[in-house]
Amino acid sequence: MIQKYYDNDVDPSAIAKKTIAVIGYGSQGRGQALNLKDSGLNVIIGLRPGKSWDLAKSEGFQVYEVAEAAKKADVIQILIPDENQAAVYRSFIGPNLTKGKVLMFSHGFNIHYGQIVPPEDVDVVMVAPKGPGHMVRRTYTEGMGVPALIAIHQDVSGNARKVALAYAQGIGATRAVVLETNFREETETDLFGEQAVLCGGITSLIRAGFETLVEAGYAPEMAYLEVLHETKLIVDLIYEGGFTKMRSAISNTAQYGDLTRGPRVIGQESYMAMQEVLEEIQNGTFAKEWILENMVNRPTFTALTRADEEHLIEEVGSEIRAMMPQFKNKR
Ligand SMILES: NC(=O)C1=CN([C@@H]2O[C@H](COP(=O)(O)OP(=O)(O)OC[C@H]3O[C@@H](n4cnc5c(N)ncnc54)[C@H](OP(=O)(O)O)[C@@H]3O)[C@@H](O)[C@H]2O)C=CC1
Ligand SMILES: CC[C@](O)(C(C)=O)C(=O)O
Ligand SMILES: [Mg+2]
Ligand SMILES: [Mg+2]
Repeated sequence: MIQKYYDNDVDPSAIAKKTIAVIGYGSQGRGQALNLKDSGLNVIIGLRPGKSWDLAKSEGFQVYEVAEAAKKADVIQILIPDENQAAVYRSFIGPNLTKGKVLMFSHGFNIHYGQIVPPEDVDVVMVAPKGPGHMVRRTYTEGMGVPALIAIHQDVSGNARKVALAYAQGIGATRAVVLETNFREETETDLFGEQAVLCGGITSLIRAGFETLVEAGYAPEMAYLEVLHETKLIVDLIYEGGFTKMRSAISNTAQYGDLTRGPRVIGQESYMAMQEVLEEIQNGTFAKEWILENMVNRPTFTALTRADEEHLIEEVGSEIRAMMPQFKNKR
């Protein structure tokens, strides 16, 4: 049975008097740092001069160059993009990662694929929220939290789990639930989820549905409302109460179509593609491809991103959202 933790399982003294350096002030960095600060913890930010630096300062943090922040900190949480972590670690963090410190991640990519190899005399842990950074912040301000995973890669002090749990409490995760896993399992499931389902799977499904309707002569606005806008409303029901709750809210006609036609769309071929995607994650092919892609300044990433940004669904989407008052502050 997977180990689960809530507020009552936490010993807050594990980090109460420590200095936590959050390296990066982007999606996770900002969300986690603000929550930790509001939880009364001592947080500093490590960055390079630029936009994030100015934002973190304007939001009340002491901001330092990465090396200086790592030097001052007891706990160093690396929240810059995965593809930048190894170089920043080598130049600025590693040299300041002295005995007894805690190195922390929110994703296991660099440890699992051997891009960062920490010294043996530090604790290495993960606290990985299962949700985007802005939701980490938003749910915390609403009195709840996003669930998170913890994992222990090195426990020299014997306190690594306590530190990870106290940090998870600081970002609000123990208000939801914290589950314990290991670096391999987090890395491989997270990559699989974002590639095959949450990001890659869902955008491909929506794009294919949109293109099918538009190519058949239906208005792009109709196609957008049907396959993109309504996706959120249906997924919200699945999120709240599983397939059963969603199916109780849709018509019987929709339910019959869902049960009989859905498996034709996501059929044997899709299962096989998912298995392939998973194998490429497990055997390091994806990690290697992504590391090399960054070494040549991301030509594939740039071209594919541009193609999707220029897709008709994006143009129609902004027009339709502009028609609806609830999207006014979201653009
Ligand atoms: N995005 C998410 O919601 C989730 C992310 N994660 C994990 O969290 C980690 C952070 O991801 P995410 O929040 O998306 O990252 P972001 O892309 O949002 O990080 C951007 C931040 O990193 C800073 N940064 C980038 N490069 C450098 C550098 N060389 N030196 C100093 N600062 C730098 C940027 O500063 P500047 O303005 O100067 O560029 C900016 O503040 C990753 O390991 C990711 O896998 C885990 C769960 C969810
Ligand atoms: C789903 C994408 C994610 O894994 C996340 C927000 O959890 C990420 O890497 O950003
Ligand atoms: Mg994730
Ligand atoms: Mg991820």
